[in-house]
Amino acid sequence: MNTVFKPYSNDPTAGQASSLLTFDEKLSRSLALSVRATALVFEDPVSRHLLEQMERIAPSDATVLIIGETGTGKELVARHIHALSSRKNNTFGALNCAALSENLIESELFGHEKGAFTGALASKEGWFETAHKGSLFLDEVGDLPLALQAKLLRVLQEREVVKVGSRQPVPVDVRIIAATNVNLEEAVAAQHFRADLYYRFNVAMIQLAPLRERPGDILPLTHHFLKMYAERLGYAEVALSPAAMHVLLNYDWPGNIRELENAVHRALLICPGNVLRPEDFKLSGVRISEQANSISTSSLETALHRLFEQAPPKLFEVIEETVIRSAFEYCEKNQVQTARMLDISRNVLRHKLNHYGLLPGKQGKFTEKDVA
Ligand SMILES: Nc1ncnc2c1ncn2[C@@H]1O[C@H](COP(=O)(O)OP(=O)(O)OP(=O)(O)O)[C@@H](O)[C@H]1O
Repeated sequence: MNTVFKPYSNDPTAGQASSLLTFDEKLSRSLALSVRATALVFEDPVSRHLLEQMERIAPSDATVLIIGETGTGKELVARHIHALSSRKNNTFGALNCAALSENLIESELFGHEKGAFTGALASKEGWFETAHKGSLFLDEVGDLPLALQAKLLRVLQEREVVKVGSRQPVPVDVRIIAATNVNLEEAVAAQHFRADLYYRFNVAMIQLAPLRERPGDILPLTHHFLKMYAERLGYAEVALSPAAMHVLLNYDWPGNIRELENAVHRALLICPGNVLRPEDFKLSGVRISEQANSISTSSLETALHRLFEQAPPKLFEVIEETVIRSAFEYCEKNQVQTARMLDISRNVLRHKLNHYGLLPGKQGKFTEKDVA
């Protein structure tokens, strides 16, 4: 990420499906929302819970701390909180603290007066002033130098900034949404991060689970990115083969949603036909032979995949649903036993149960097509 101030880009794209969160078209246009803010996938129960948490936190002005591995959607969540808040018509600024040079960081954040230092040819607003009445997303706050942490703490307490080269404080009204992928408590213990600033940030905390811990999002996200990139590339509809689904569901996704997005984009670029196969996805540490092995043993699901790979998707679905429903009922809805019986992982089973509306408490059923 760079240090450029990033207001919403002018790329409105409205997701239509029911399980995508969307903003109405008028609002999207007036905010010039980017695709990242207009279509979010929250299918897995873990993500649905997160969504509820965001909706509760968003309307207040409370400072938010978002914690999550790289690529889990921290910036997207920050944008969503802003879009749900009363500040939504004002600026959302995003700044990566790790990418700022220590010399420039103070003037970038707080602004500077003309002549404050060599090269300061004109006075300039800092990020805080630009985001006045809006929200400021500070990514990688764990990387802020200690001296800057003290200055930032003062701004949060006093609600005013002093430009470099000036003595005149300027009042600012900015909601801070901070994010980190390092453990800030450990950073505090190691004296790399000020405890008082940590407590200031940590008024409302949102923890984003890695993608491997919310497997119910994997296929809906895949379809979401498939649709998005196919449209951008001007392709007709592209489908996912059952074997590719199997590989995607069984991969660990160390780079989380960003890795999945890039994998789908790349697969679309190299795929020769209109069905993505396992070999179109280049997943780190997974060789195609391993992918093939993973679907070549005696599992019932594998047999179905092989038999019906060429069959119309509807026929495959009907048979698969029947098998899964019967096994689930036979095992008295015990997921561990059902997964064992079908020789599939629990993640895959949970996804299938969700897909066919068989998870306890799930109303009706949805299909991946609903989210694509
Ligand atoms: N729930 C979601 N629905 C749809 N797209 C998502 C979702 N979450 C993340 N993405 C997409 O995944 C990509 C990575 O998200 P984002 O940049 O917000 O992650 P991050 O945690 O801020 O990453 P980093 O730690 O590297 O800065 C983006 O393109 C974003 O639009």
